[in-house]
Amino acid sequence: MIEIHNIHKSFNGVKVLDGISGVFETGKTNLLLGASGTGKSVLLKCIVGLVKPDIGSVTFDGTYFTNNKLGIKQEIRRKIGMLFQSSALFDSMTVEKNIEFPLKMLGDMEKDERIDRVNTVLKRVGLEGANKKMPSELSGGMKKRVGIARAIAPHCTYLFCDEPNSGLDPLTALKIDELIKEITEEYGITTIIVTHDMNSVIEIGDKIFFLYKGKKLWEGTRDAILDTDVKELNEFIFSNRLMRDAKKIEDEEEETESNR
Ligand SMILES: Nc1ncnc2c1ncn2[C@@H]1O[C@H](COP(=O)(O)OP(=O)(O)OP(=O)(O)O)[C@@H](O)[C@H]1O
Repeated sequence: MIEIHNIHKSFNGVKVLDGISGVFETGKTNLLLGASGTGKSVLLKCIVGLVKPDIGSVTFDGTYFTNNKLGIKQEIRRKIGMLFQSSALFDSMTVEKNIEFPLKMLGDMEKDERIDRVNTVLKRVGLEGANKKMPSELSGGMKKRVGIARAIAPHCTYLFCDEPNSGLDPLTALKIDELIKEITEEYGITTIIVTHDMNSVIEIGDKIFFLYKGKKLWEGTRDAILDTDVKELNEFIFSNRLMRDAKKIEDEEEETESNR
């Protein structure tokens, strides 16, 4: 479980995060949702320690992270897996070397053990035997799968994904979403995903945190999101045709039920 408390962040006097608090539960896919420029990525960076909040704190499973001793921060960082928007694979390395890389950096596994782990995670993401392929030989969806494999290879406890669906066709995007959700539940990971994709909200949003102009305006489940009375959230979700249709179906079902 990750807890954030009263996070504020400004750049050059411009406020980007304005007092955000929340709890991200273990084994759940937690989404940071909002329009472009609302501060989702900055919040994610504050949580992982890439950006220092001006005010506020982050706690990982009860251990205080922000401003703690370097050793304690490093211990927590070892448990963090990151999946970047671009997949961020090393182009000059094979799939196997890409996934082995964080294991080598951590330095607590022998070569055989590392390759066993590479094979295990490759199998888990549906890319068994792709060890010797180069990133240039992979499709966008396969690159994301390798990115997921690399993130979870060191047995991560926390997984952070910055727009994991960007650049993918809808079906591949759905498969990547499902894979992240399955892995989150199977390994009991606390997962936080930055997104503005309403399909992800419907498919995998166990818990959604809606950001608007640097503030958290709403939090709740994907079932509750269709019934929100927060104006800004309504405008955001119902600008999407799929969501308008989903709401229509829900209303019709409720009406049929009440007429029985
Ligand atoms: N290092 C920085 N220096 C100055 N301003 C920054 C910095 N990082 C982010 N910002 C600003 O903070 C605001 C929020 O950016 P952020 O990337 O968090 O938005 P976002 O909600 O993730 O948007 P998107 O969905 O487009 O990625 C933007 O106005 C951005 O320009």
